[in-house]
Amino acid sequence: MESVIVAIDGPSGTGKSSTSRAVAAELGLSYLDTGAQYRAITWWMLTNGIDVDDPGAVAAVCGKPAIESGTDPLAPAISVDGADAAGPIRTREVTSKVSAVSAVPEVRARITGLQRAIAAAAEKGIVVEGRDIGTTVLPAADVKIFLTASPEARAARRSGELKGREAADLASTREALIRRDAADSGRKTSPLAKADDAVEVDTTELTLQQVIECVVALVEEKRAGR
Ligand SMILES: Nc1ncnc2c1ncn2[C@@H]1O[C@H](COP(=O)(O)OP(=O)(O)O)[C@@H](O)[C@H]1O
Ligand SMILES: Nc1ccn([C@H]2C[C@H](O)[C@@H](COP(=O)(O)OP(=O)(O)O)O2)c(=O)n1
Repeated sequence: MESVIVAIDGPSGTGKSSTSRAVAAELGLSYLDTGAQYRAITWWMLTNGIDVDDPGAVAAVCGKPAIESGTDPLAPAISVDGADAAGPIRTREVTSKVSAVSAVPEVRARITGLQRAIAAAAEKGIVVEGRDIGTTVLPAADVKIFLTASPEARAARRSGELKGREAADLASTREALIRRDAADSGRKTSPLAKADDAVEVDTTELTLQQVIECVVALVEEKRAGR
């Protein structure tokens, strides 16, 4: 079977990661979490004392860290300079700084290059999730999906995840999420946006299983039609 490239974009908490992993596993495709790459470079900046609110300082060093992403949907992995970074990239500190770092054009150019190389190397195809995959990274993707959900649903999903780790109440989770969406949608270089030819799926009232089935059906429809 020919390889297939699936781009899944959307704001935080819409189900991109869970959907992308399940679809890739079901269809035997590779998987790439591009948000994890932006989180990894942000974590490296923070641990190396770089002022992440200074775009010039971020741009000057953004070529330094070696960022490697695993592409097995059953065992997502990310390392920075050879060290496992899966845990530290999910802290609230990284989450609060990742939009500033990912808005820097030099950072985006570097990470976009890594993403395109990973997609090109995926023999059977790949599901790539992020914010600008359908618009900028892989504009020729075979299937493009843009996931949405109400801020209330997204905040409830996120604070459900944080419980016990970094407990956050629903209102502050919702505020932080809306702030990050605004920053990601408002930046100059490849903002969070739906590609004109992407299929928009509102997941507010759907179960994760329903979203997975919807995306698998769209990929199979595309494969059958060519
Ligand atoms: N349709 C859905 N209904 C309910 N919960 C969902 C749905 N999709 C995802 N979730 C849950 O919401 C949380 C965030 O999902 P995730 O896939 O990480 O979103 P994103 O990658 O878009 O930020 C996870 O705990 C996931 O299990
Ligand atoms: N393709 C991408 C993916 C993520 N980003 C940036 C913007 C996002 O706020 C952060 C973190 O993305 P991530 O997908 O990990 O965020 P959530 O899991 O949805 O909370 O990275 C980006 O600029 N471009």
